[in-house]
Amino acid sequence: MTGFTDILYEASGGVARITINRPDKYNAFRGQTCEELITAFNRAGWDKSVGVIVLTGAGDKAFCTGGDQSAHDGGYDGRGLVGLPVEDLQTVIRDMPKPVIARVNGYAIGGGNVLVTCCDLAIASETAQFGQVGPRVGSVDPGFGTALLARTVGEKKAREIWYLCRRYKAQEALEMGLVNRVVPAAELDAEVARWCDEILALSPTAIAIAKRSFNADSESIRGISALGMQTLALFYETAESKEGVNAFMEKRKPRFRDTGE
Ligand SMILES: CC(C)(COP(=O)(O)OP(=O)(O)OC[C@H]1O[C@@H](n2cnc3c(N)ncnc32)[C@H](O)[C@@H]1OP(=O)(O)O)[C@@H](O)C(=O)NCCC(=O)NCCSC(=O)c1cc(O)c2ccccc2c1O
Repeated sequence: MTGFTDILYEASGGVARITINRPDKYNAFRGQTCEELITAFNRAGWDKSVGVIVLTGAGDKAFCTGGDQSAHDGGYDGRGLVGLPVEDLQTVIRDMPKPVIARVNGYAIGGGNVLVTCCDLAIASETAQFGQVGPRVGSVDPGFGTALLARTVGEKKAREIWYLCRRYKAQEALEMGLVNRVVPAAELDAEVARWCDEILALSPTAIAIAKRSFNADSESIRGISALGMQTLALFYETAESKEGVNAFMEKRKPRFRDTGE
Protein backbone atom coordinates (compact mmCIF):
# COMPACT_ATOMS: atom_id res chain seq x y z
CA MET A 1 0.00 0.00 0.00
CA THR A 2 1.42 3.43 -0.90
CA GLY A 3 0.84 6.85 0.63
CA PHE A 4 2.24 6.15 4.08
CA THR A 5 5.05 8.27 5.49
CA ASP A 6 5.38 6.93 9.05
CA ILE A 7 4.68 3.23 8.62
CA LEU A 8 5.34 0.35 6.23
CA TYR A 9 2.63 -2.08 5.17
CA GLU A 10 2.89 -5.39 3.39
CA ALA A 11 0.59 -8.38 3.13
CA SER A 12 1.48 -11.78 1.73
CA GLY A 13 0.90 -15.44 2.50
CA GLY A 14 -1.96 -14.63 4.87
CA VAL A 15 0.13 -12.32 7.07
CA ALA A 16 -0.09 -8.51 7.14
CA ARG A 17 2.99 -6.83 8.56
CA ILE A 18 2.66 -3.28 9.89
CA THR A 19 5.94 -1.54 10.78
CA ILE A 20 6.29 1.79 12.57
CA ASN A 21 9.02 3.35 10.45
CA ARG A 22 10.46 6.17 12.55
CA PRO A 23 13.71 4.60 13.81
CA ASP A 24 15.39 7.99 14.34
CA LYS A 25 12.63 8.73 16.91
CA TYR A 26 12.88 5.25 18.40
CA ASN A 27 9.59 4.56 16.59
CA ALA A 28 7.68 7.04 18.73
CA PHE A 29 4.27 7.91 17.28
CA ARG A 30 2.87 11.31 16.36
CA GLY A 31 -0.68 12.03 15.16
CA GLN A 32 0.19 11.09 11.57
CA THR A 33 1.64 7.77 12.73
CA CYS A 34 -1.52 6.92 14.64
CA GLU A 35 -3.73 7.79 11.66
CA GLU A 36 -1.65 5.60 9.33
CA LEU A 37 -1.63 2.71 11.80
CA ILE A 38 -5.43 2.92 12.12
CA THR A 39 -5.79 2.87 8.31
CA ALA A 40 -3.40 -0.09 8.00
CA PHE A 41 -5.13 -2.09 10.74
CA ASN A 42 -8.52 -1.49 9.09
CA ARG A 43 -7.09 -2.61 5.73
CA ALA A 44 -5.53 -5.77 7.16
CA GLY A 45 -8.38 -6.48 9.54
CA TRP A 46 -11.03 -6.68 6.82
CA ASP A 47 -8.88 -8.24 4.09
CA LYS A 48 -10.15 -11.85 3.87
CA SER A 49 -6.79 -13.04 2.53
CA VAL A 50 -5.14 -11.95 5.81
CA GLY A 51 -5.38 -14.28 8.82
CA VAL A 52 -2.90 -12.72 11.21
CA ILE A 53 -1.38 -9.24 11.65
CA VAL A 54 2.15 -8.55 12.90
CA LEU A 55 2.94 -5.16 14.44
CA THR A 56 6.59 -4.15 14.81
CA GLY A 57 9.07 -1.27 14.70
CA ALA A 58 11.79 -0.52 12.15
CA GLY A 59 15.42 -1.18 13.06
CA ASP A 60 16.76 -3.05 16.06
CA LYS A 61 16.56 -0.34 18.77
CA ALA A 62 12.86 0.04 19.39
CA PHE A 63 9.45 -1.51 18.90
CA CYS A 64 7.78 1.77 19.89
CA THR A 65 8.56 4.36 22.59
CA GLY A 66 5.07 5.86 22.77
CA GLY A 67 4.16 9.46 22.07
CA ASP A 68 6.74 11.51 20.17
CA GLN A 69 7.92 13.94 22.81
CA SER A 70 9.45 16.25 20.23
CA ALA A 71 5.95 16.77 18.75
CA HIS A 72 4.42 17.35 22.22
CA ASP A 73 4.51 21.12 22.59
CA GLY A 74 1.32 21.57 24.63
CA GLY A 75 -0.85 19.65 22.18
CA TYR A 76 -0.19 16.81 19.77
CA ASP A 77 -0.65 17.25 16.02
CA GLY A 78 -3.56 14.89 15.43
CA ARG A 79 -7.22 14.52 16.42
CA GLY A 80 -8.46 12.64 19.48
CA LEU A 81 -9.35 13.63 23.03
CA VAL A 82 -5.73 14.57 23.73
CA GLY A 83 -4.98 15.63 20.16
CA LEU A 84 -3.63 12.17 19.35
CA PRO A 85 -6.04 9.33 18.45
CA VAL A 86 -4.39 6.75 20.68
CA GLU A 87 -7.74 5.49 21.94
CA ASP A 88 -8.81 4.74 18.33
CA LEU A 89 -5.53 2.97 17.64
CA GLN A 90 -5.80 0.80 20.73
CA THR A 91 -9.40 -0.18 20.00
CA VAL A 92 -8.81 -0.93 16.30
CA ILE A 93 -6.21 -3.51 17.38
CA ARG A 94 -8.83 -5.09 19.65
CA ASP A 95 -11.63 -4.82 17.09
CA MET A 96 -9.77 -6.72 14.34
CA PRO A 97 -11.41 -10.19 14.05
CA LYS A 98 -7.99 -11.83 13.82
CA PRO A 99 -4.94 -12.09 16.07
CA VAL A 100 -2.46 -9.23 16.23
CA ILE A 101 1.06 -10.29 17.23
CA ALA A 102 3.50 -7.72 18.63
CA ARG A 103 6.99 -8.51 17.29
CA VAL A 104 9.02 -6.71 19.95
CA ASN A 105 12.49 -6.00 18.62
CA GLY A 106 13.74 -3.43 21.19
CA TYR A 107 12.28 -0.83 23.55
CA ALA A 108 8.53 -1.08 24.19
CA ILE A 109 8.17 2.01 26.37
CA GLY A 110 5.21 4.22 27.35
CA GLY A 111 2.51 4.04 24.69
CA GLY A 112 4.65 1.36 23.00
CA ASN A 113 4.22 -0.89 26.01
CA VAL A 114 0.48 -0.17 25.88
CA LEU A 115 0.42 -1.35 22.26
CA VAL A 116 2.07 -4.61 23.36
CA THR A 117 -0.59 -4.90 26.06
CA CYS A 118 -3.39 -4.40 23.51
CA CYS A 119 -2.00 -6.93 21.02
CA ASP A 120 -3.34 -10.48 21.30
CA LEU A 121 0.11 -12.05 21.50
CA ALA A 122 3.68 -10.79 21.89
CA ILE A 123 6.96 -12.37 20.85
CA ALA A 124 10.09 -10.58 22.01
CA SER A 125 13.75 -10.56 21.18
CA GLU A 126 16.09 -11.14 24.15
CA THR A 127 17.19 -7.52 23.68
CA ALA A 128 13.70 -6.07 24.19
CA GLN A 129 12.94 -3.87 27.18
CA PHE A 130 9.54 -2.89 28.53
CA GLY A 131 8.14 -0.21 30.79
CA GLN A 132 5.83 2.70 31.42
CA VAL A 133 7.31 6.19 31.79
CA GLY A 134 4.18 8.37 32.06
CA PRO A 135 4.68 9.61 35.63
CA ARG A 136 8.27 10.51 34.71
CA VAL A 137 7.19 12.65 31.73
CA GLY A 138 3.87 14.08 33.02
CA SER A 139 1.56 11.59 31.31
CA VAL A 140 -0.43 8.42 31.91
CA ASP A 141 -2.46 6.06 29.75
CA PRO A 142 -5.60 5.84 31.88
CA GLY A 143 -7.45 2.92 30.30
CA PHE A 144 -5.97 -0.06 28.52
CA GLY A 145 -2.50 1.04 29.68
CA THR A 146 -3.47 0.59 33.33
CA ALA A 147 -6.57 -1.61 33.61
CA LEU A 148 -5.78 -4.06 30.79
CA LEU A 149 -2.17 -4.23 31.95
CA ALA A 150 -3.45 -5.23 35.41
CA ARG A 151 -5.49 -8.04 33.85
CA THR A 152 -2.39 -9.12 31.93
CA VAL A 153 0.30 -9.05 34.63
CA GLY A 154 -1.77 -8.78 37.83
CA GLU A 155 -2.76 -5.74 39.92
CA LYS A 156 0.36 -5.48 42.10
CA LYS A 157 2.78 -5.80 39.19
CA ALA A 158 0.83 -3.30 37.06
CA ARG A 159 0.87 -0.78 39.91
CA GLU A 160 4.63 -1.33 40.37
CA ILE A 161 5.16 -0.73 36.64
CA TRP A 162 3.25 2.58 36.73
CA TYR A 163 4.31 3.89 40.16
CA LEU A 164 8.06 3.19 39.80
CA CYS A 165 8.58 3.54 36.03
CA ARG A 166 11.27 0.86 35.96
CA ARG A 167 12.50 -0.92 32.87
CA TYR A 168 12.01 -4.70 32.56
CA LYS A 169 14.07 -7.10 30.50
CA ALA A 170 12.41 -9.51 28.06
CA GLN A 171 12.79 -12.46 30.43
CA GLU A 172 11.01 -10.51 33.21
CA ALA A 173 8.23 -9.59 30.77
CA LEU A 174 7.84 -13.29 29.99
CA GLU A 175 7.68 -14.19 33.68
CA MET A 176 4.97 -11.59 34.37
CA GLY A 177 2.88 -12.71 31.36
CA LEU A 178 3.33 -9.57 29.27
CA VAL A 179 4.87 -11.56 26.39
CA ASN A 180 4.33 -15.13 25.19
CA ARG A 181 7.84 -16.04 24.10
CA VAL A 182 11.40 -14.68 24.14
CA VAL A 183 13.98 -15.69 21.54
CA PRO A 184 17.45 -14.53 20.48
CA ALA A 185 17.23 -11.51 18.15
CA ALA A 186 18.43 -13.57 15.18
CA GLU A 187 15.52 -15.99 15.64
CA LEU A 188 12.75 -13.43 16.08
CA ASP A 189 11.41 -13.48 12.51
CA ALA A 190 11.47 -17.27 12.27
CA GLU A 191 9.63 -17.58 15.57
CA VAL A 192 7.00 -15.03 14.55
CA ALA A 193 6.57 -16.85 11.22
CA ARG A 194 6.05 -20.16 13.08
CA TRP A 195 3.29 -18.65 15.23
CA CYS A 196 1.65 -17.12 12.15
CA ASP A 197 1.74 -20.47 10.31
CA GLU A 198 0.14 -22.27 13.26
CA ILE A 199 -2.64 -19.67 13.48
CA LEU A 200 -3.23 -19.76 9.70
CA ALA A 201 -3.80 -23.52 9.87
CA LEU A 202 -6.73 -23.06 12.27
CA SER A 203 -10.36 -22.06 11.79
CA PRO A 204 -10.44 -18.26 11.26
CA THR A 205 -14.04 -18.00 12.44
CA ALA A 206 -13.37 -19.92 15.65
CA ILE A 207 -10.41 -17.63 16.33
CA ALA A 208 -12.46 -14.52 15.56
CA ILE A 209 -15.15 -15.64 18.00
CA ALA A 210 -12.52 -16.45 20.64
CA LYS A 211 -10.96 -12.98 20.21
CA ARG A 212 -14.32 -11.23 20.52
CA SER A 213 -15.12 -13.33 23.58
CA PHE A 214 -11.85 -12.37 25.31
CA ASN A 215 -12.52 -8.73 24.37
CA ALA A 216 -16.10 -8.72 25.62
CA ASP A 217 -14.90 -9.51 29.12
CA SER A 218 -12.58 -6.48 29.21
CA GLU A 219 -14.73 -4.14 27.06
CA SER A 220 -15.64 -1.90 30.00
CA ILE A 221 -12.03 -0.67 29.88
CA ARG A 222 -12.93 1.21 26.69
CA GLY A 223 -15.26 3.39 28.79
CA ILE A 224 -12.61 3.88 31.47
CA SER A 225 -10.21 4.94 28.71
CA ALA A 226 -12.63 7.52 27.26
CA LEU A 227 -13.18 9.03 30.69
CA GLY A 228 -9.48 8.93 31.46
CA MET A 229 -8.45 10.56 28.17
CA GLN A 230 -10.89 13.41 28.83
CA THR A 231 -9.16 13.92 32.18
CA LEU A 232 -5.74 13.62 30.59
CA ALA A 233 -6.57 16.51 28.24
CA LEU A 234 -6.98 18.72 31.31
CA PHE A 235 -3.79 17.37 32.93
CA TYR A 236 -1.76 18.14 29.79
CA GLU A 237 -2.61 21.83 30.25
CA THR A 238 -0.92 21.96 33.66
CA ALA A 239 2.60 23.13 34.51
CA GLU A 240 3.23 19.76 36.17
CA SER A 241 2.62 17.81 32.95
CA LYS A 242 4.55 20.29 30.78
CA GLU A 243 7.50 20.02 33.19
CA GLY A 244 7.74 16.28 32.42
CA VAL A 245 7.95 16.80 28.66
CA ASN A 246 10.36 19.74 28.99
CA ALA A 247 12.65 17.78 31.32
CA PHE A 248 12.79 14.83 28.87
CA MET A 249 13.60 17.09 25.92
CA GLU A 250 16.20 19.01 27.97
CA LYS A 251 17.69 15.70 29.21
CA ARG A 252 17.35 16.62 32.89
CA LYS A 253 15.46 15.32 35.92
CA PRO A 254 11.91 16.72 36.19
CA ARG A 255 11.08 19.03 39.13
CA PHE A 256 7.38 18.19 39.45
CA ARG A 257 7.06 19.29 43.05
CA ASP A 258 8.31 22.80 42.25
CA THR A 259 5.50 23.52 39.77
CA GLY A 260 2.95 24.36 42.48
CA GLU A 261 0.20 22.07 41.07
C1 LIG B 1 13.40 4.69 25.00
C2 LIG B 1 14.43 5.09 26.04
C3 LIG B 1 14.30 4.18 27.27
C4 LIG B 1 15.83 4.92 25.41
O1 LIG B 1 16.79 5.32 26.33
P1 LIG B 1 18.33 5.45 25.87
O2 LIG B 1 19.07 5.97 27.05
O3 LIG B 1 18.76 4.16 25.28
O4 LIG B 1 18.34 6.49 24.68
P2 LIG B 1 17.93 8.03 24.69
O5 LIG B 1 17.03 8.38 25.84
O6 LIG B 1 19.16 8.85 24.52
O7 LIG B 1 17.02 8.11 23.37
C5 LIG B 1 17.62 7.96 22.09
C6 LIG B 1 17.04 9.00 21.15
O8 LIG B 1 15.67 8.70 20.92
C7 LIG B 1 14.86 9.81 21.27
N1 LIG B 1 13.58 9.33 21.79
C8 LIG B 1 13.38 8.24 22.53
N2 LIG B 1 12.08 8.13 22.83
C9 LIG B 1 11.46 9.18 22.25
C10 LIG B 1 10.13 9.63 22.20
N3 LIG B 1 9.13 8.93 22.79
N4 LIG B 1 9.86 10.76 21.53
C11 LIG B 1 10.84 11.44 20.90
N5 LIG B 1 12.13 11.09 20.91
C12 LIG B 1 12.44 9.96 21.57
C13 LIG B 1 15.67 10.52 22.35
O9 LIG B 1 15.26 11.87 22.49
C14 LIG B 1 17.07 10.39 21.77
O10 LIG B 1 17.22 11.33 20.71
P3 LIG B 1 18.60 12.11 20.52
O11 LIG B 1 18.34 13.01 19.36
O12 LIG B 1 18.86 12.87 21.80
O13 LIG B 1 19.63 11.05 20.27
C15 LIG B 1 14.28 6.55 26.45
O14 LIG B 1 14.55 7.38 25.33
C16 LIG B 1 12.93 6.88 27.00
O15 LIG B 1 12.59 6.58 28.12
N6 LIG B 1 12.14 7.58 26.23
C17 LIG B 1 10.97 8.21 26.77
C18 LIG B 1 9.84 7.77 26.01
C19 LIG B 1 8.67 8.65 26.33
O16 LIG B 1 8.71 9.64 27.04
N7 LIG B 1 7.58 8.25 25.73
C20 LIG B 1 6.35 8.96 25.80
C21 LIG B 1 5.58 8.54 27.03
S1 LIG B 1 3.97 9.19 27.02
C22 LIG B 1 3.21 8.13 25.91
O17 LIG B 1 3.76 7.23 25.42
C23 LIG B 1 1.79 8.34 25.59
C24 LIG B 1 0.94 7.27 25.63
C25 LIG B 1 -0.36 7.43 25.35
O18 LIG B 1 -1.19 6.40 25.36
C26 LIG B 1 -0.88 8.68 25.04
C27 LIG B 1 -2.22 8.88 24.79
C28 LIG B 1 -2.66 10.10 24.44
C29 LIG B 1 -1.79 11.15 24.36
C30 LIG B 1 -0.48 10.99 24.62
C31 LIG B 1 0.00 9.73 24.97
C32 LIG B 1 1.35 9.56 25.24
O19 LIG B 1 2.21 10.60 25.18
